[in-house]
Amino acid sequence: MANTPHGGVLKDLYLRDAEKNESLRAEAAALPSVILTDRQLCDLELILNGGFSPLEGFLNQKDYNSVVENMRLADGLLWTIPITLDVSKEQIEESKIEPSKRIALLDPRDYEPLAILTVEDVYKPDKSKEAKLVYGADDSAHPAVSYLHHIAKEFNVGGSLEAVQSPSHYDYVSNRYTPTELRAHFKKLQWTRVVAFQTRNPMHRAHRELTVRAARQRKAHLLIHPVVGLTKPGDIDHYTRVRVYKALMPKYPNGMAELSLLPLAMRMGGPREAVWHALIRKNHGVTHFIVGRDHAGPGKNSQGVDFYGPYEAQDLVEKYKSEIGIEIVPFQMVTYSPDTDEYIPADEVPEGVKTLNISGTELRRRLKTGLPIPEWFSYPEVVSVLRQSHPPRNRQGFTVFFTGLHASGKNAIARALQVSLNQESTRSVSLLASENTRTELSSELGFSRSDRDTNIARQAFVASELTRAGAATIVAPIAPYAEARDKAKKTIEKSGGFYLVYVATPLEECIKRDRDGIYERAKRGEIKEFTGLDAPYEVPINADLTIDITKQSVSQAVHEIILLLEKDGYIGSA
Ligand SMILES: Nc1ncnc2c1ncn2[C@@H]1O[C@H](COP(=O)(O)OS(=O)(=O)O)[C@@H](OP(=O)(O)O)[C@H]1O
Repeated sequence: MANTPHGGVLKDLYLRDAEKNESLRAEAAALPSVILTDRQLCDLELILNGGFSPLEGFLNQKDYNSVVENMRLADGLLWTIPITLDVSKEQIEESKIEPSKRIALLDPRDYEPLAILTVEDVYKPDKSKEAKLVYGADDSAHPAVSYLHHIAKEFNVGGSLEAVQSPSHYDYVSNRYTPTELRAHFKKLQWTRVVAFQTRNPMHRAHRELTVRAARQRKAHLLIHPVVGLTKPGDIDHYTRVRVYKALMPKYPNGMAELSLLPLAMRMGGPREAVWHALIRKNHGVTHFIVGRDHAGPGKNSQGVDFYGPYEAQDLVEKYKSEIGIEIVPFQMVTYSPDTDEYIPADEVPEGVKTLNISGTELRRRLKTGLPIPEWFSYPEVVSVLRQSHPPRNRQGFTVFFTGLHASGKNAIARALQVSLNQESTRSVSLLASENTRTELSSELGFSRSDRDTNIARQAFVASELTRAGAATIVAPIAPYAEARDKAKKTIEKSGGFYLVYVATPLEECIKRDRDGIYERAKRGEIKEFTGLDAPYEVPINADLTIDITKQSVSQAVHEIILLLEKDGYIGSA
């Protein structure tokens, strides 16, 4: 028998409201609406499907205060994290949000109505108090506190929900189970004791070992229940992680473990979050839950000290275990013993026995540089998934961004660089030359500062997309303004390498080299706002390389760029 839901009844609002679905849909289409944020969307999905039972809506003020102050809903039931629908003053006015009004809640991706909220109250939360009591400190180094102060709007709307439809998913659909579906699945498999493992990271051999140990000790089956909603900023994306989990699943004995994805928006709330995670798992029918050292920890505060002690989460869960109603299995750290080729609990390692480990930082270094990742640490199938998503530098994309006056020689160097890079077989090479960008991308733009800024921003956008896809991208605009170049750098750097190459040919030399006589025409006033004449060129102070074509040949310039790329590992084998 699957575990009893928190509060006794699984609040699957889809099932509850199925009969009136047609009328709810029709009503939702005519109601004022609120477009959900990504976090609210995750929260809504788990309210509607019963993952957050006993909640049937977003917290009203009474429940909110009670959860913040006492970790309980107003009726006394344990609930540790406030689930709120935050809105701005403008949204309140625009949608006329007030008690007893009905509001349609829309999916931010396609504006489909997902639920109807019957408003109970609108209140202004004390965000600093919430930060201190729920997350332990009013310190914006905590991601949930930063969210509260910088992203969450000023007011909360409390009220109950009626389900219109579930948010659509297009990724890993067959691995997503609602609590009702998971309970039915356990029934089909005849699983009665199930240990759930929560994770927001890739899983390796040690995780397989510790989960199997937990199952063995409790004579239970295993549910790998990773979070695919919102996790800690900087985490490995969920697409890669799910591919990792899928590669890992065949490593469990047949029939021992199942994978289900949880669309949860984590808060990184440590102890309170651990209790919340346990309640969510209970709602999914699970009987046992693994709680780790520093469970859902946000890392260090602004003073460089950990927000929570390593065992605070386990202690809080332990304190409320009878109310939580799920058996907590403390996460047993395991470590590899090379002499016996096995994983053993870290606290049971006999004195003098050598153990090995690879830290997260070391793993990232090995992925970045292409260094081997040993089989004792992870399965080749898992490593291959990680390598696909984290190719070494010599397979990552980069952009070489030239800047310089007209006829400075940048176009010739850019073309020669393109040819030189084409010799490498590892990447496709794209050149965005002015003659193409000015006709294809920016044909309606002139040469005012704002038009030039737009032109550079568009090229940066295209370069960034190409770089993300792994291409070697060369752009060669004049790009006379430092601010636009800096913005381009920021845009492109998110996707891969960025090199600013300043072709510093003096104006007189450019005029001499200008075969088409464009400078002459500009001097005669036939072309206005010409860079170097009656429009400025701001000399870069942050170029990665400066080239003076009066002193270097094109081929020497290209070689210098190649040397720079090689030094950073973008060219040549690692
Ligand atoms: N007013 C004015 N100022 C500068 N350049 C002008 C102007 N009008 C036309 N051209 C021709 O357009 C080419 C420069 O376009 P860019 O897209 O590189 O300019 S910018 O980066 O947006 O400033 C540049 O050619 P290349 O230097 O050969 O690319 C110029 O010949």
